Amino acid sequence: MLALQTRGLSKTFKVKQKEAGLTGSLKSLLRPKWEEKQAVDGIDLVVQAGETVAFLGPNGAGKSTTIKMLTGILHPTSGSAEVLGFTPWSDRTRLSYRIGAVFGQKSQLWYHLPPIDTFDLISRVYELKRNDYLARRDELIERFELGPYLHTPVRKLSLGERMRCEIAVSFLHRPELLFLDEPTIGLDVVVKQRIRDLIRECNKEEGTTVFLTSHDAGDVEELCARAVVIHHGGILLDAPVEKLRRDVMNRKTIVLTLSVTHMENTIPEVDGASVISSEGRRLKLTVDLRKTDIETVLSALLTQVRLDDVTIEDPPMEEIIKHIYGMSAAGTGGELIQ
Ligand SMILES: Nc1ncnc2c1ncn2[C@@H]1O[C@H](COP(=O)(O)OP(=O)(O)OP(=O)(O)O)[C@@H](O)[C@H]1O
Repeated sequence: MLALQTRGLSKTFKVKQKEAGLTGSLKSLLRPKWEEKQAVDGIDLVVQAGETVAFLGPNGAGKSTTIKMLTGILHPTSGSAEVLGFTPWSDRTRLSYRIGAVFGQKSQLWYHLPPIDTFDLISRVYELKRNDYLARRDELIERFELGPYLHTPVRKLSLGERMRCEIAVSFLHRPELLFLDEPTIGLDVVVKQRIRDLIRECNKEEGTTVFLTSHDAGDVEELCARAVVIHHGGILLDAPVEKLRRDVMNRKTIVLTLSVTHMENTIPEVDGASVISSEGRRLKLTVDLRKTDIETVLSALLTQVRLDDVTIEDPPMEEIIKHIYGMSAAGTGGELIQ
């Protein structure tokens, strides 16, 4: 079954150009100059029900504009889209009963009220039957472990606690398709992991289709089976995440803080890992995951150095996309780009 399908979906914005200063403002008022900005350029996409899709691209690639069209907030300039059988911009209200949306940078929780009140209000917005609502709410409270802060005003919650509430609330009306825009932005590693586990669980148990944008490679690797990369408004790559992991996301960075008791000037040597910087006690290594794995590298390191701290980082999404873009420009990405 189809969750969504687009054909030649495009959006052009008309942007008023204004020269600097007062004269520029007057000129723009009397004789405005308009420039066209192609934000989305002919996207053809098919997503099946139950899929987990990462919709990726550098800043300004057109991700949010596409999501706004798919949720019915914006009309396209040309092309068509069908989401759960509806044309989003003409059937926005009916569609809203069947989809959910979480924006990491915007909240749907009432800021001065406790989350429990938002659950109540949202249940009325979606016209849920009282008994069904209460059973679903309690199930989500348990699954997302919201008990300790259900009655605390949202403004007093930490970012991680708030995001758990945001995502739980978005599942209240059992959406078939969930749009997640940067759901883990600004969260620490532990909370990020918990949020990913919960979304994955909902996808597995309830079959919710997930359409996610994120600049965090960890979100993509752990949550999604398929990656669609856009650039300059058009699709650059559509491939399984597994393939992306093998061909592009095949490096991680290990940052070590060596213990003060560590002997100076000893740089550890480990197969498959190489030191990329060394500043005082801080050492950065890049690990080639095609040759080894993180556990093996850490074990080997611990036989050579004493550590105060270790962090493991994914390469920035911008770097991964640049790599894909480079492969496509050089014509070496044929295998990868389907
Ligand atoms: N309302 C608007 N008016 C004019 N231009 C716009 C508008 N909304 C977006 N744009 C432009 O369209 C392009 C795509 O923007 P969009 O927000 O979709 O990108 P994005 O991929 O979501 O980026 P980011 O990762 O930074 O959020 C950008 O160049 C942006 O400046």
